[in-house]
Amino acid sequence: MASSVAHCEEKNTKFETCGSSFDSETLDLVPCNGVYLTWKDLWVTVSTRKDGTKSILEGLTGYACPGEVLAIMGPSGCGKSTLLDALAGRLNSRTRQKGEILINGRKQNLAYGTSAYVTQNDTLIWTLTVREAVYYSAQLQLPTTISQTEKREIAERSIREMGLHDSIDTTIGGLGCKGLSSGQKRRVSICIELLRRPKLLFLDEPTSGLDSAASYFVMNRIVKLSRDHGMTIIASIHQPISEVFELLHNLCLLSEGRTIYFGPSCAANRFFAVNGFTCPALQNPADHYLRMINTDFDEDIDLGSGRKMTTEEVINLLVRSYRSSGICEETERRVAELHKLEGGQSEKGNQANIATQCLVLTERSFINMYRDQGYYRLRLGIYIALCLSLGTVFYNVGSSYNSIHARGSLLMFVASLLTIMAIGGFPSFVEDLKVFRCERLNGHYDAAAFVVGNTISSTPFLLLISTIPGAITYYLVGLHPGYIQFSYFILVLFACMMLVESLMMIVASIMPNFLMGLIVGAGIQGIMMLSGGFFQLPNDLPKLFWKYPLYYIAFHKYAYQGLYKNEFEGLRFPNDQLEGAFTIDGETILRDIWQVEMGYSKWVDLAVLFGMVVFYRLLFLATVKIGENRVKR
Ligand SMILES: Nc1ncnc2c1ncn2[C@@H]1O[C@H](COP(=O)(O)OP(=O)(O)OP(=O)(O)O)[C@@H](O)[C@H]1O
Repeated sequence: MASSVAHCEEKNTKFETCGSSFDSETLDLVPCNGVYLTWKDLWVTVSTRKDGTKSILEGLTGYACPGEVLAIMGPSGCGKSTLLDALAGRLNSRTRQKGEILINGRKQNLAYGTSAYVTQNDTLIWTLTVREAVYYSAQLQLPTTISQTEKREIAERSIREMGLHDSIDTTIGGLGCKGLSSGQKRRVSICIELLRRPKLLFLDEPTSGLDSAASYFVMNRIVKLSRDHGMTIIASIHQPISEVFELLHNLCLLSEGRTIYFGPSCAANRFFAVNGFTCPALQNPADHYLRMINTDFDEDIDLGSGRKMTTEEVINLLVRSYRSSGICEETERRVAELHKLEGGQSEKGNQANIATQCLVLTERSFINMYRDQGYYRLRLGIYIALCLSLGTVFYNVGSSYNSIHARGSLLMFVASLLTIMAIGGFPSFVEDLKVFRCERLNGHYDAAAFVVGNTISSTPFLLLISTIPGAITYYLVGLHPGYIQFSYFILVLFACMMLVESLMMIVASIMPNFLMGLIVGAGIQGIMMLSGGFFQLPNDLPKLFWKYPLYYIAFHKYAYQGLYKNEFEGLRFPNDQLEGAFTIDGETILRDIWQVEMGYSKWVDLAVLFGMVVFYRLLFLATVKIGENRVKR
């Protein structure tokens, strides 16, 4: 504690000295590419059905400087995460923001890559080991000019610095598979964001889940990095131990969205003491402040000598006292000074080029898809079982007149009901998209690289799922003999699976709640299936909506018609059910029974299906980009 006091006194003197010489000296000392973040009279409100409009943040003013760590503290629900989100430009659409947030004295969007945000919930690819997760991230974030060996070394050094060397080859874990502890996951998330040394770093509860020693080492490392690299760090912290508290430069103490204190962390003790709330000896100052301003429990504050105050009274007193204090004046003076900075536009740092991003993301996504049983492996097993069932139900269908209907039903089942099962991979898509969103917001790579990586990495799995189960059904049933017919059948099945996956990716990007996504995805496909021309023949479909435009938009039409042409063209079926038996040729069946459009070949249907795959993937990219623009400041 003695050292703590000495440290505090030293910092206090520094604060006062800095304060007076701020205008002339500090600006000269500014690392030319550092980020000064200021906010003035910042209000955030949210509209709720129950309470109408509610203020979450009430007129906050403050600043964060390069080389320093600003800690946002306060009881649970006081608005720490909301302040971080507002400063990072990530408030959700239900909230409204008022006030001025400036970067280097300018109102500007943070270029992707200049800032990073470690959110409260760790979003990591759970199938990777710590080494893989950090190394892939290093490959994506660090420029191509750095060699692979150096990137590997940087990744491993960062892992050691975060105290994760013992778990370096442990799988991160999640989705029911045990792996790292929550504190270790926290450190992996921080480690990944520190790789590129962002100029501005937001950390939401960086020490949650960590024991006291780990909290100290992690925060110490963060403080050292901010000093060495001129990084501006803003961290919300719940309950720092005293050693961690001593590391912090500035403190923003909030209660119910109001500022209780903003200034050097070591001067907070004096502020509380002056107001009659002296921190008892041997007590962690952070614990003391939080106990004074926690309104969640109905307990009065004991001021000694039998005097008591309600927490609400303490908060009101501290808020008033801060507003009229010299520290508040100093904060406002600094904010005003920093407003005059007129620094440059934030610039995007160097990172891997788009080709490297595509390659790395393809490899990472391939490994994830291979290891995540729910993605494709389970589906392959189920498809084999289903195709065996189909093969036995329609076994050796033959070429009787009755086989016409059996073949038609089987092809419809393959093109629609078999492919709809791709929605089983939806939870994995949602997890992938969560990681993508988080990494993308932190500027790790381009959205197009993610779409390319995801498409290429899924292709071999989908080809395997189409070929093996498809072959089982094809040969057990005895469909149209010939390699071209068989290959066409597999290609249509593959295209349909790609389409369903793309559709589900679009749904996942709009609707991240996976239960709602599953229902919506299945619903859309059910409707498209109905209009495909099997359940109701094309000429019998109601013209409005079902025929125009849905029949032409739904991929089922092209899949059914392509498969029917592939199956029936060139075959003849004896009609042994009518007197004076005759044979009926495939073309007649297509035209008269299935009402297939015969003006173009089956290859056109296949080309349309692959064209749709490209269109759906581009649509997915567009929805992702639109979603991104909504959160930019
Ligand atoms: N979109 C929203 N709609 C309704 N209320 C909201 C919304 N966002 C935040 N709030 C409310 O605003 C208050 C502050 O929330 P915030 O998450 O910023 O608190 P916090 O200090 O970070 O809490 P914790 O330490 O528990 O994470 C809470 O009461 C929360 O319920």
